[in-house]
Amino acid sequence: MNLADMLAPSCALFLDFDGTLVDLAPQPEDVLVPDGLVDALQALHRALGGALAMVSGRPIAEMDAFLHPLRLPAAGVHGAQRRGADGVLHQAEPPPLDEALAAAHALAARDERLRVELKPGSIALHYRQAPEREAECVAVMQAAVARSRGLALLRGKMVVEAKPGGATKGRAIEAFLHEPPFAGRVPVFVGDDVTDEAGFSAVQRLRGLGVKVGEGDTVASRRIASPADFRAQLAQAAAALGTGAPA
Ligand SMILES: O=P(O)(O)OC[C@H]1O[C@H](O[C@H]2O[C@H](CO)[C@@H](O)[C@H](O)[C@H]2O)[C@H](O)[C@@H](O)[C@@H]1O
Repeated sequence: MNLADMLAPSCALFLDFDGTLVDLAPQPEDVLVPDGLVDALQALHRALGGALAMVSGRPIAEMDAFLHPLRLPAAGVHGAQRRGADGVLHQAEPPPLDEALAAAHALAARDERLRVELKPGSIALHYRQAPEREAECVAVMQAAVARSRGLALLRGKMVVEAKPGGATKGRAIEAFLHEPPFAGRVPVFVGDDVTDEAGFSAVQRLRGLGVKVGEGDTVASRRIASPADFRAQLAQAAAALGTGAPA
């Protein structure tokens, strides 16, 4: 079954960014947005009556920059920030990040291949260029989170993050579903990482579909092989929903 078969005009579509819409890259700023992707997203956004939102670990401002000139409803930093269809930004007061920031910087100071990413309300420590340091990175961030109030540890693809404990992609999707134009629609969430599992669980609890891109264990009930396959299906779905014709 491909995306066009999973989507009806009455669905709400929630999309992860890295590893789902775009291929993973060596550094966060290196990802490429292929030609045609923004147009396909814009067409789908229109065909779904505006019920299409990005749900990412990235800050919303970064997604806006990658998808310019498109500004979709979006949840960023794993749900710590959220911009509804009305354009209003919701961002909870971030917990203290000083312990996690100091711990990540102390480790990165000893190995220039490690990368500290400071986001609104969270600290990510990337080890994609030094994969043998994974255990050390996780242990250091875990200890910093344990010393901090209100933070939780989140592991992703070659990254470990200290983020607000109450923020999850699942909760962000549920918040969208309480607002127009998402309310009352069947939710479909497409993601690729363990950080997306809370989103898959949330949509499937609400009788929607979780769609996992790529390999790996998942609670999602559907799977698409790769970001390239997903982008191709996205363009087909946009065309099919736009015309009302089967794909
Ligand atoms: O929730 P997502 O949209 O999938 O965002 C997850 C994280 O994406 C970025 O890091 C990941 O992608 C980078 C570029 O491909 C890659 O270099 C890195 O190893 C990956 O972990 C982003 O930098 C993070 O802030 C996001 O949380």
